[in-house]
Amino acid sequence: MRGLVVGFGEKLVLDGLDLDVRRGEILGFVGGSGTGKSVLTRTILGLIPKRAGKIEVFGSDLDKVSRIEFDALERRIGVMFQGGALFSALTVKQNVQVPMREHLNLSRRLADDLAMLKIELVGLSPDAADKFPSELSGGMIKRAALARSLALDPELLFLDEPTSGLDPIGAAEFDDLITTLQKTLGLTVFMVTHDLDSLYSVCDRIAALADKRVIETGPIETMLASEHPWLRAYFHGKRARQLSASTMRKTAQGDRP
Ligand SMILES: Nc1ncnc2c1ncn2[C@@H]1O[C@H](COP(=O)(O)OP(=O)(O)OP(=O)(O)O)[C@@H](O)[C@H]1O
Repeated sequence: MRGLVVGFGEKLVLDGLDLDVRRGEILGFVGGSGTGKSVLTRTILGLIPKRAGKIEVFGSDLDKVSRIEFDALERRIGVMFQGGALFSALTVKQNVQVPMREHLNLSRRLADDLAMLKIELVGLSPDAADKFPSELSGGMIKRAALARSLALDPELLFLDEPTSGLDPIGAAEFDDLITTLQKTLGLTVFMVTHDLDSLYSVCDRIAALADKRVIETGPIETMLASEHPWLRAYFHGKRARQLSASTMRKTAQGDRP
């Protein structure tokens, strides 16, 4: 993204935003509430129009692709929206099959087999397949939403606050799942998160949004060393102190945080 400008009415949410997401990395995207993290994700996905700037996905300028080319790019991208956004009237299996129905012309049997593979991939038991979202725990909903985002074997995965609402153990398990999937499937992951644990344990790099643009990018050490007031408050505030101290110890001992 280069020089991205997005706004609603008189109000600009993003103004001159530059950001690179590198192939094969997990990029954590942080910023205060209401700063425009979801707006950026939705703009990249073509759901919100931009006023200026350029977005390239897989080397294609989104302003220059035809509708058919855009659809082909879209098939290479998986999205897990905040809260899962599962269809409540559909079972887990049917939810996972929604993108398949939209983009592929599969026999029912093949669609069933593929959906079951995705369901197992995210650590859900096969009997979750015929359950409705209302019958699932928060952690299971997240996994079902992740299974749906993987339905078309994407190369690039957008995760919007994947661990929000999970208890610390559930969140750590979900972090491990994302890391494992990223490695085994060779995914590039763009992850909006407020979760400091995820930033420390999962992300290769972090990008921080403030003042309508990306103010800092780099590994966790860059964030910890930044003098920007929001980053100082975020990474050195009360909640961050314990984590930060333990990471410093691990880094000093040569372990990856
Ligand atoms: N469709 C819309 N119409 C008008 N304003 C919008 C629209 N969508 C988002 N906004 C505004 O854009 C700003 C950024 O919203 P966004 O949801 O991207 O924040 P966020 O960084 O994802 O916040 P959070 O961390 O709380 O989820 C907010 O002020 C929001 O009110």
